[in-house]
Amino acid sequence: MGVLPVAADETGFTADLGRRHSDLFEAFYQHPFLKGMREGTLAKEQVLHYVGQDHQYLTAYVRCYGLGLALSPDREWMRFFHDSAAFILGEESRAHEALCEYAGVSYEEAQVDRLAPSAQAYINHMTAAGHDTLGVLLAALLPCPWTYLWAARRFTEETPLAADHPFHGWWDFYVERSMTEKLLTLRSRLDVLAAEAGPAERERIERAFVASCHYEVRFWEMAWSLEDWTPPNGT
Ligand SMILES: Cc1ncc(C[n+]2csc(CCO)c2C)c(N)n1
Repeated sequence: MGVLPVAADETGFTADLGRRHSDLFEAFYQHPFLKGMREGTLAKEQVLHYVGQDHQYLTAYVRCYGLGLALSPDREWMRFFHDSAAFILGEESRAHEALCEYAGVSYEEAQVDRLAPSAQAYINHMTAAGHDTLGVLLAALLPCPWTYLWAARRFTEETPLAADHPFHGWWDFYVERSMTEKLLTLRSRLDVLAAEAGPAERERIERAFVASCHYEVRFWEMAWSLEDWTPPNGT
């Protein structure tokens, strides 16, 4: 993958989506929080804010695979949601370990019980998609792996990671080959569903995808700015 999230020869619905909304992928990549992950310059409280919120996000993300199970038309789809949920439940928090180490806290200590506004909004959006069609749900779930895997590959190809990079473990997690295969599976499943959908559903599919891309950028902003529920006037 180069700077665009889609290779020049890729065709299909999700390839078109990636091309049409590559500006959002770029906004994701250029966000100061991710820049801080690249340069290893984040404040520990920003990293901790991210980990606490992201743990909650992952819980909700797995729950949305449960909604996918409920929407599944057959066992083959059920197996996909079941296996993906098991993987995320078991593995994804590995990526957080490097961050906790950097901040000098245990994973347990990094937990929070209150969602920040942008994390809550992203979760609500995915959950609502899980009460629409399978295609709309997959479209809401897709930017999550796509943005991270694309950004991790782009960064590690541009700049080989120094052995002592503080976020080595985090970047490594997202460049693993098996992660790319999972992303391609998700995309090809959505390609098939979108090809079968009528124009109204296809429109909702694209909107769900775009909203999740925006929420991915806002998630960085939430962590970067230590967003919480304090009213803007500080009262
Ligand atoms: C806000 C947010 N967005 C994306 C990811 C990354 N991620 C979470 S689940 C998953 C799917 C496959 O494991 C991936 C790539 C994250 N951690 N937090």
